[in-house]
Amino acid sequence: MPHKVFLSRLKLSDFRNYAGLSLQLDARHVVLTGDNGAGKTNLMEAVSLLSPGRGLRRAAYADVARVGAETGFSIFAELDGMDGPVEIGTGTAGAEEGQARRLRINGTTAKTVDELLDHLRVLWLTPAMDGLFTGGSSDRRRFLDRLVLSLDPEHGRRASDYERAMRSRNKLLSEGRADPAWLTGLERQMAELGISMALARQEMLGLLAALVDKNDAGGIYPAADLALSGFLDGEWHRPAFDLEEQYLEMMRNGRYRDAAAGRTLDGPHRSDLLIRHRAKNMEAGRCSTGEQKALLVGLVLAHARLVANMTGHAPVLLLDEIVAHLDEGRRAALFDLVDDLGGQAFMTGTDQSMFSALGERARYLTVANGTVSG
Ligand SMILES: Nc1ncnc2c1ncn2[C@@H]1O[C@H](COP(=O)(O)OP(=O)(O)OP(=O)(O)O)[C@@H](O)[C@H]1O
Repeated sequence: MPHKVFLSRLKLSDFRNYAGLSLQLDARHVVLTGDNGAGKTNLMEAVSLLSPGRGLRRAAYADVARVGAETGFSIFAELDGMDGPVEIGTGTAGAEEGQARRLRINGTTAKTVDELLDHLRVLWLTPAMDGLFTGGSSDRRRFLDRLVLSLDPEHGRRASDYERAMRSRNKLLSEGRADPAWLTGLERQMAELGISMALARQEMLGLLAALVDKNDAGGIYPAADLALSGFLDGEWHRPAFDLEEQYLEMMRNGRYRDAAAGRTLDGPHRSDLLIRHRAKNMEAGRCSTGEQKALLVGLVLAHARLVANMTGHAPVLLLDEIVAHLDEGRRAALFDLVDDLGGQAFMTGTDQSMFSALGERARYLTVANGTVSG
């Protein structure tokens, strides 16, 4: 079983509806119950901000600073991390918009967010992620990129370099007087980066799909067929050189059309992820709400398992309001699968009785109006 990474203490200051909180946790799972608006999701959001990105609500830092606070917010956690005991923290100096995020690891300033990944990986599942099935392709690409990023931090650099090259190409085309050599140079960069982004997505998706199938073996969470569509559809077997030539030709042929559209219409930034419920042979978007929740839980648990297998450390899981949507059998199965992962999980709900099958494996905390007791 992988070494257990867990938060032993969480300290918040002027974060959302918490003026100040110092919470002693322990090695076990943490169940947070309380009324609507009490601050359960806020607490999970704080934990999610201890990883790269904008956390589980993708909020601006100015919004997470407590209303009325004079200064910025801070989040600190003591943890038994992937590399041993450590204190990590984040926050902003001021509460106004445009504040840069600060990162501290053992009292010193961290240079990049990726350093957080040496200590802790956090994965979450929130009601907003229903958009994976019902929303647009950007929700699915975000899911896919978070999957790749959680195991390959280089993916973020590739994606931002690709974006930069694409924006320059769009600008040149819109100005209508592009130097062809310059344009070809940018397209070559896009081809190289775009193909490696697409290959990384394809590889991680394959690994995830194998684990989704394993979840299904217990008959608890449905098997799903996962496939990338759009960009380089069905061309994966071709040698890299051929793919690059094909990409360059696609860009050349698309110049006129892209200039008229004002943007690049082909590429990995337009890929989509197809998710099908295998037993029903049905697109996930057409499944019932309960079936979609079960599919989503299956995907996230498989992602957590993949992180545990590849890093040797289970991620900290944040499961927000998930339990209420599952029937009793699936709830119990979820608790067992989460426990088997060997990591720490935070779970929320309005009613503690929903968690009875967890028994002694969890610590139960009550959240009310920005305070936590229990
Ligand atoms: N920046 C902020 N400053 C102060 N309070 C805030 C801030 N942002 C959100 N809140 C408050 O936090 C509360 C919401 O907390 P949270 O989303 O954690 O609730 P919850 O316990 O998860 O509830 P639910 O069960 O409804 O999802 C609301 O009362 C909201 O007004």
